[in-house]
Amino acid sequence: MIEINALTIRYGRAVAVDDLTFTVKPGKVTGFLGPNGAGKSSTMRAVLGLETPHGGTALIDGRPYTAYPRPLRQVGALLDAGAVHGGRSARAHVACVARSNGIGSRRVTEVLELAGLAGVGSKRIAGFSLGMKQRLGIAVALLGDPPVLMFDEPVNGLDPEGVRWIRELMRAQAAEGRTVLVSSHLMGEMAVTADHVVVVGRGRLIADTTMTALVERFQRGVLVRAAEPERLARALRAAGATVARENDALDVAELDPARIGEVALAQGIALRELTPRGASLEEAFMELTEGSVEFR
Ligand SMILES: Nc1ncnc2c1ncn2[C@@H]1O[C@H](COP(=O)(O)OP(=O)(O)OP(=O)(O)O)[C@@H](O)[C@H]1O
Repeated sequence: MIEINALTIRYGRAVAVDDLTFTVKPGKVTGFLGPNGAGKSSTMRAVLGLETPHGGTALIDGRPYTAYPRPLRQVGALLDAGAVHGGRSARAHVACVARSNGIGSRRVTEVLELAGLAGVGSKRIAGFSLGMKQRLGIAVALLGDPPVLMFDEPVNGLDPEGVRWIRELMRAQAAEGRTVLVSSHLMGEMAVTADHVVVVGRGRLIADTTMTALVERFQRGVLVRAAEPERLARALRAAGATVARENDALDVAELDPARIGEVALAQGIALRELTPRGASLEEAFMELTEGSVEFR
């Protein structure tokens, strides 16, 4: 479990994280969403003891990162995939991190395989694509078999196959009972990956909710096309719906698609279309974080 409590981080006079409080629970993937500069990386760095907060705490299973003698066994993180020594081979890089955490070479082979890098273990990192560096960063994160995992924008630079691979890996890790926190500024990607979302803007908490609830919150009514729109509109209103005419279609609110279908059936009116309308997830995200985008 990761517990962020009243966390505040400043750079000079700029406030990057502002009295932020949320908990990341085990057994699910939690998406950490926010526009550029919202404070996601700063928060994750604080969890890893790389930032000294000006206020509040960031704890892993009740203790700060620095209190763990073998931190890699407690939390695995991918922050900046580019920050690796290019002259080394992939295997040498992972082995070096393993040694400093008392982890044996068998596990090095295992994580290289897990990350799909077994075939390029002896190749120099300098020749790696961004996607391969992401995989390497993930291999290191998994090294200590930690109960807590954190990934900062892990899909950046990945091709669709790589994106799917990371998504499945995160879901599998969560299904094993681990705590998984993954940051992104792409709502669409989170919708298919995360069970829970924490949304931040300008360092402040905007939403802390299940993905399902977030999607429902932005549900917009149902588009209905029918053989006799006027008669159907009357029947739907009588059943409690709010109905607006939209050219040859109806925009129906406050009645779910199943009920609309039943009303139409009871009236003997053929339905031609019944489409639940959501704001697109990206629209929902823009709406949520409006006013908290840094560079507008
Ligand atoms: N080392 C630093 N020195 C000065 N300001 C910084 C530093 N690191 C971050 N900031 C500022 O703090 C704020 C939060 O940055 P942070 O990188 O945590 O946001 P983020 O949500 O991760 O953004 P992104 O999606 O762009 O990575 C931004 O305004 C950023 O410019």
